[in-house]
Amino acid sequence: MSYRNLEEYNIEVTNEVKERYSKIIDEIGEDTSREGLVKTPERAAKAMQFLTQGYDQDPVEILKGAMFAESYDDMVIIKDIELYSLCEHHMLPFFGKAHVAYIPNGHIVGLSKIPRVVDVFARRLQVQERLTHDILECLNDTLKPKGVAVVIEASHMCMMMRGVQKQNSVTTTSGFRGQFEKIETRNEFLKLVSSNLS
Ligand SMILES: Nc1nc2c(ncn2[C@@H]2O[C@H](COP(=O)(O)OP(=O)(O)OP(=O)(O)O)[C@@H](O)[C@H]2O)c(=O)[nH]1
Ligand SMILES: [Zn+2]
Repeated sequence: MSYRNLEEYNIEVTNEVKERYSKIIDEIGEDTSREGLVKTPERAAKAMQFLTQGYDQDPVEILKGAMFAESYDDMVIIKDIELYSLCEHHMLPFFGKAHVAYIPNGHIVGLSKIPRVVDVFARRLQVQERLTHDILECLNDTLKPKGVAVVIEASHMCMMMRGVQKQNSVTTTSGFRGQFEKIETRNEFLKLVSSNLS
């Protein structure tokens, strides 16, 4: 599934959301008619559609479109996949990295499809825990691998710009299925993720 470009935004949604952003800008005491802000409601409406485009995308279709029979049955790790999501409590960004691994079971998947699946689930209103499990369960159910592991490290703007205002805290979430539930396999994955050699 390709990323949306401006021509693909739904005009009705854009107009509805635009009206609401205009009201918000007005309510915070700004002048919606000043030059810099005239197009802002429309831009913000499009940005919000971009950041939530994951609702319109099917991760199973993405994976199934690039599964290849292959007998490789060792660990495949894609690490440092950058992600940007929106926390569902404040609708502020949280961002960081996902590390994903799976052990094939007769099929491998096109490598780029893993970051695409991360994006599909990240581009929704999320909590980091559910995002982690959404990716994990989708890969587990679709690839039916011998094992799958997902680790996400992220910083939450709602904890940085406002609220508790902690600039350096990082939240780590993880999920393991199949062979990654065994401590040796999990440790091998975590070692490779933290190494610069993998
Ligand atoms: N578990 C979890 N919590 C999150 C995530 N993103 C934001 N939160 C938290 O959601 C909570 C919402 O708590 P509330 O007390 O309802 O909201 P609040 O008054 O704005 O809380 P503060 O952020 O502490 O000011 C906060 O503790 C946020 O840190 C996430 O991905 N996972
Ligand atoms: Zn938040």
